[in-house]
Amino acid sequence: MPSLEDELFPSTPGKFKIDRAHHTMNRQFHRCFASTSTMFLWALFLIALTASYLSFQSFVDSGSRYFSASWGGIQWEKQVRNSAQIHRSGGMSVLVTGAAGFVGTHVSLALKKRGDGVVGLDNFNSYYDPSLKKARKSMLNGHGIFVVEGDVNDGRLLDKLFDVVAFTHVMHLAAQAGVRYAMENPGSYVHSNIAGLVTLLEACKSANPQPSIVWASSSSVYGLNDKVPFSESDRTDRPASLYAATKKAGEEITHTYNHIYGLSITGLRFFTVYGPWGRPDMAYFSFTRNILQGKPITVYRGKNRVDLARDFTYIDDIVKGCLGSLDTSGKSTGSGGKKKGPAPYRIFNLGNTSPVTVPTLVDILERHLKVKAKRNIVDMPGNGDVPFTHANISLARREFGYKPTTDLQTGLKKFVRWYLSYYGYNRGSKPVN
Ligand SMILES: O=C(O)[C@H]1O[C@H](OP(=O)(O)OP(=O)(O)OC[C@H]2O[C@@H](n3ccc(=O)[nH]c3=O)[C@H](O)[C@@H]2O)[C@H](O)[C@@H](O)[C@H]1O
Repeated sequence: MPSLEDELFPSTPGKFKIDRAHHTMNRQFHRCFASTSTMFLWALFLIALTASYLSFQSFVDSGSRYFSASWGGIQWEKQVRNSAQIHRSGGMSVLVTGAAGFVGTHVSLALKKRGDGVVGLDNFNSYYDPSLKKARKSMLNGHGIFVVEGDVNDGRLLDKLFDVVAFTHVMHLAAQAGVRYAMENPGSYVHSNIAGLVTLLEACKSANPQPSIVWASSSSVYGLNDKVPFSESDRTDRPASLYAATKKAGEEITHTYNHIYGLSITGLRFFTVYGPWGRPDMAYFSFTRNILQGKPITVYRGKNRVDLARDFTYIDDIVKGCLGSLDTSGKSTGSGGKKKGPAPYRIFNLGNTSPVTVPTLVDILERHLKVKAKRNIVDMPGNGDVPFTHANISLARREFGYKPTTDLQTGLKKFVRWYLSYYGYNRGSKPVN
């Protein structure tokens, strides 16, 4: 049996090994040392325990501070209720998540303009310049839309929102976007696109009445599919990026909530959406910035020097698709967290049906900006990109008359006009960004 000394001072070479020759001579000393050491170890243990308790407390505190700082109270509830008020007969009250995002802002405005009630939710994260999100929020405020600052992972906040307003619909657009950023920060995709989605669905399933849900999936779910154009029934089991995989997972997760709880669910596969108030991380936006600043742009090229192509879709067409989906979503059937009958489960492509290559996108930007781009053409790195996308939109056309009307030339002209005015470029004056 090992002695107490052996347990306290295990035979670790070079560290605590005791010279047994001195064992008897130093027995008294050792006993004293052993008991001092025991006390020392206990003290260490207690310090460690206290430290971990304190850090846990501060984690809990900062967590609840993060989640609860900017919501709650009578005034806040009043703002939420006012914003959700419906001003047309047969209108809807919609909770728009990601409302300060690109698509969220445009959809919120369109709903409000036709008389629907809209409450926004956005966490204003810094994936890209939060000042652009704040500017979008100010615009929404100016149209009577209240944007709650909060996270879809905050279940308490979501429950509170459903307590205050019986939302008829949820337009779920909050997400971690971007195909290539998934290699830099994979956790953020799991956090927003999976955990956040489940938290939202949990709140929706328990809400009474349950809302109908329309949410943003992505064209990226087609991954390595090479059958064109992409139809909703095509394979989506070979995603090329973690972003795509989380969106595909979202489609499966929403299916289970539809199946178990009777939630009406519509997933929209957006195809590279662009336009005014867009996302600075996207190619058309960052190319514009660099071209104006005289900086080079990196243009990826596919295998065998084939140009990459995207079915670039203008924001106004996407907004029409979102509203069409909301209008035809059908009702959720559950109540009290229990399914009462089958509810619609739908998935639609929202694309433009006419892919354009990336070099052509640059040509168009050069014409609108009247500046030549410094193109740095490189082979597409293995970063999750797919070589091309092309939507078949016949399903959305049949269901709610979806018909995109803006070609890339026209859409980019509107984008460039917005960009120049937003960032303060005026004819003859010096750029400010
Ligand atoms: O439809 C979607 O589901 C996705 O659309 C969008 O992804 P993508 O289609 O990849 O758009 P985007 O980044 O603008 O790159 C466009 C093209 O430029 C090429 N590209 C890009 C950057 C660069 O520096 N150089 C370059 O050649 C690049 O290789 C690509 O060929 C959304 O960002 C995404 O969130 C998701 O919604």
